[in-house]
Amino acid sequence: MLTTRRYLGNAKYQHGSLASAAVLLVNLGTPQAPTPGAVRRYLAEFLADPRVIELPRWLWRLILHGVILRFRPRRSAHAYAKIWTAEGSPLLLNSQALADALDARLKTLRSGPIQVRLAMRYGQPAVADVLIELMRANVRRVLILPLYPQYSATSTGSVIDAVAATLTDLRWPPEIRFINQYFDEPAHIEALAKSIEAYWHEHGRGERLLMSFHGIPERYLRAGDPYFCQCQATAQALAARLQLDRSQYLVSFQSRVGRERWLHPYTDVVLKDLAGQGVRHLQVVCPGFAVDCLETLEEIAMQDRELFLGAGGERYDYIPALNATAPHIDAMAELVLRHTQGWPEFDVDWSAQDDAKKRAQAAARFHDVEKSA
Ligand SMILES: C=CC1=C(C)c2cc3[nH]c(cc4nc(cc5[nH]c(cc1n2)c(C)c5CCC(=O)O)C(CCC(=O)O)=C4C)c(C)c3C=C
Ligand SMILES: [Fe+2]
Ligand SMILES: [Fe+2]
Repeated sequence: MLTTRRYLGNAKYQHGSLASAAVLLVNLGTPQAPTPGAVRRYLAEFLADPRVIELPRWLWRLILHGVILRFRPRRSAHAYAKIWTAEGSPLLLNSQALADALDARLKTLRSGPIQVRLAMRYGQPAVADVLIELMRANVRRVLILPLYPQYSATSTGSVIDAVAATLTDLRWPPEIRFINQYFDEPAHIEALAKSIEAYWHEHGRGERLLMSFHGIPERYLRAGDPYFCQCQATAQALAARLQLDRSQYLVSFQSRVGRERWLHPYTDVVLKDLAGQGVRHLQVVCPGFAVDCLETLEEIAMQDRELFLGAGGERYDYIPALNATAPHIDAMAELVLRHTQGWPEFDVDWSAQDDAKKRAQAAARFHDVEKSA
């Protein structure tokens, strides 16, 4: 039987009606609740993504359903329960706070019809749902900003897939731009440096600064994934900005899953080695995580603290992610303005800038963006 494909459209859109633009922040996603059932549903979607696990499908289906989804949900739910808040998952709450703060900031800089929204690659709010809602609200231009400073096919690449899959269902897809990575963006490095300096100012400096990034299988690096190199570039730029020499900081990779070799060195191994070498006071920062989540709050700030202290260390500090802090919003706003050049909604509307201070700020920002472009 022949069927006609039905594309989703917005029949209410009239030529001449006010179109608008949006920035869509996309993060990984998180379970609905810290329970084995909810974690199982989340992991089943996440780990079925062929971008995340590059194995023959039949083999992976066997491992996923035969082993991982039987045991991991209970263990992960236990970890999630330790960091869950009354309002929900830290990843979701921190990402939403970031989106709201960026929305407010962009509205003071630009008076066009723009909005910042949040979507999750796995779970809710789903990328497809948010994009369709935006299309129905006459949004004709969307800048996609995955909350991953370093590109990996497993993270950013998968966000691109989800957006592309949605576009194939739309009658009149909006204009789309992607920010593939911002690992070396000066404003981003500045935000990280300011956050570490503020921490030092308040709590003092440790003997070493460990920069821990989420890992991926080493096989993906050999196949051409730029993630490892971008992590190293972020670490070098940050160390240079903080005037750290090579003996004062280390780079490592956390959160490995399964038996395959992942990017080296492993964070948990490095921590124990440092304690064994006599390092007493260690500070850890996770420059690959835009906001705090399970991997920073539970793995780094709880499990790895126990490891370091258990191996002879005396003081262990986790320096929080940038979250919705002002320097992070500054960096994100600058990134957005640079990537939306030529989109009229993001132009400066001088007539709407009523007070002089606002006008001067907008001009300064516009100038910075022009210089860095
Ligand atoms: C098994 C393969 C995985 C790859 C490859 C991977 C890459 C990757 N992940 C992030 C960011 C996050 N991962 C988070 C949790 C998480 N990651 C994996 C597995 C892989 N990640 C699992 C199974 C989980 C769930 C928790 C668990 O069971 O251990 C999170 C936190 C989510 C939350 O709810 O807080 C983030 C963020 C990146 C950036 C990345 C590639 C570079
Ligand atoms: Fe992960
Ligand atoms: Fe983990």
